[in-house]
Amino acid sequence: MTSATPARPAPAASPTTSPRDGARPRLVVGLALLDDAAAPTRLLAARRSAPATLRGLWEFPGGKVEPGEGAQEALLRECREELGVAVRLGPEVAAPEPAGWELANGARMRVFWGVLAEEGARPRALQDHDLLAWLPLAGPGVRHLDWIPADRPIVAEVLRGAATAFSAGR
Ligand SMILES: Nc1nc2c([nH]c(=O)n2[C@H]2C[C@H](O)[C@@H](COP(=O)(O)OP(=O)(O)OP(=O)(O)O)O2)c(=O)[nH]1
Repeated sequence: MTSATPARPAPAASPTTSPRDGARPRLVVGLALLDDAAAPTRLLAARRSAPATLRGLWEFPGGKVEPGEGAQEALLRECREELGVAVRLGPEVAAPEPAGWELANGARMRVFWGVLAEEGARPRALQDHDLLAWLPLAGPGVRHLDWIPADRPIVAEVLRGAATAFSAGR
């Protein structure tokens, strides 16, 4: 006697291609923006203004990758939308897994180093943030910010790797 084969569930969509339904994890991209590629001294941090659950917490500028978008493409778009600047992206901040850093909601975030593409450009808090801060990499300032909790290990890696961010592997 043959038993009926249970229908297999459809494979889960990849985080980069799942629909924008809010239910599935999406890939998030973040920017570790340094003041200088060769000799960085400061990092840009952004304070969330929304949603209410994240308001007041600090993060890396960025956001969700749209379906069909590449990670770097999405990050450059987010930089234009949120900060009003063009960014030159560098390598990816070393993450524990290729999929990126785990966030609280099961999403993953890939973080890239970057510097401003145009000399004299000034990032502005245009969307999602009410405050931007260029913080010294040396000293306790960056660590003492009230970061989104999932960002803490990323912050540690950014502080560890900033000095060689654009030169490592060359
Ligand atoms: N941008 C950013 N998001 C982060 C960080 N850490 C962290 O847990 N997240 C979370 C917060 C959000 O749940 C999610 C990113 O969503 P978002 O609201 O920034 O995305 P978005 O700009 O595309 O906004 P929306 O179109 O969905 O409104 O990832 C971080 O350092 N930067």
